[in-house]
Amino acid sequence: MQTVIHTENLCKAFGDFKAAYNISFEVYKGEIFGFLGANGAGKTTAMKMLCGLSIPSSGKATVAGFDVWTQTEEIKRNIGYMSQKFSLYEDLTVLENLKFFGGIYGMSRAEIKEKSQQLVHELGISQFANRLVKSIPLGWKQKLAFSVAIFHNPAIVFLDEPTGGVDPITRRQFWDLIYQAAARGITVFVTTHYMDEAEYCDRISMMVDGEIKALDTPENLKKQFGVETMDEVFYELARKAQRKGD
Ligand SMILES: Nc1ncnc2c1ncn2[C@@H]1O[C@H](COP(=O)(O)OP(=O)(O)OP(=O)(O)O)[C@@H](O)[C@H]1O
Repeated sequence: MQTVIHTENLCKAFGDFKAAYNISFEVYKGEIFGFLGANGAGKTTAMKMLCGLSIPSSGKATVAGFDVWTQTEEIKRNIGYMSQKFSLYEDLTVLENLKFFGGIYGMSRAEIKEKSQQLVHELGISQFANRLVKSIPLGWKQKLAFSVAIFHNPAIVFLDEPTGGVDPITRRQFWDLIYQAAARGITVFVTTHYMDEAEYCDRISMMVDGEIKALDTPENLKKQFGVETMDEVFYELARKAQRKGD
């Protein structure tokens, strides 16, 4: 198995406060890796370091083979990112968004044109191609945002609570896209508060008060905690948390 994310005792402190502490794990090529934790556990802090957006306080990590201390620009070029808050431009059409993000990722005009047509066709959203993003349904927006995040075929895509606010069926459809990307060899690193989504991941890490307290497949975690569902695993760990979310 090829390692695409490697972290070793990665820490981030704000003054005396250790927001993320001794984070150590490996994520493999094509894996769907769930990054779970209660509000305030430190997920965003850890993810920002892995995306090259924040320099660690101590420890080591490489992402797509690049060092989080010294090669943050290379990391940014080799990853995709999607969050609930920052994704598409609402006042641009679907095709204009693809053109814009394709350009940012350094794709050629011809490549953007070809891949845009292919994408709207594959997603079955040809009817939305020239509509402003703000006018299309949320579930489609999320699927489009994900497709934009992997438009440049990155090694890894980071998804920060990508499916907030949509129903379980739309979430399930979104996950079909995630599976397709993983099958193409794109590694998916995803945070979520939905435990049905946790079940879809290959492995899950659970963060409590800045530390990773459990890491395994959903099946093994349920066995380890002697429970039936990921909800119960999450509850068992999160109820011991000292920190309260913001
Ligand atoms: N720039 C900062 N300065 C000081 N404290 C911070 C800073 N950023 C985050 N923190 C603190 O670090 C802790 C972890 O925050 P973080 O946002 O990483 O949690 P999270 O697990 O992503 O939570 P959520 O699910 O609510 O997004 C919180 O207590 C937060 O207040």
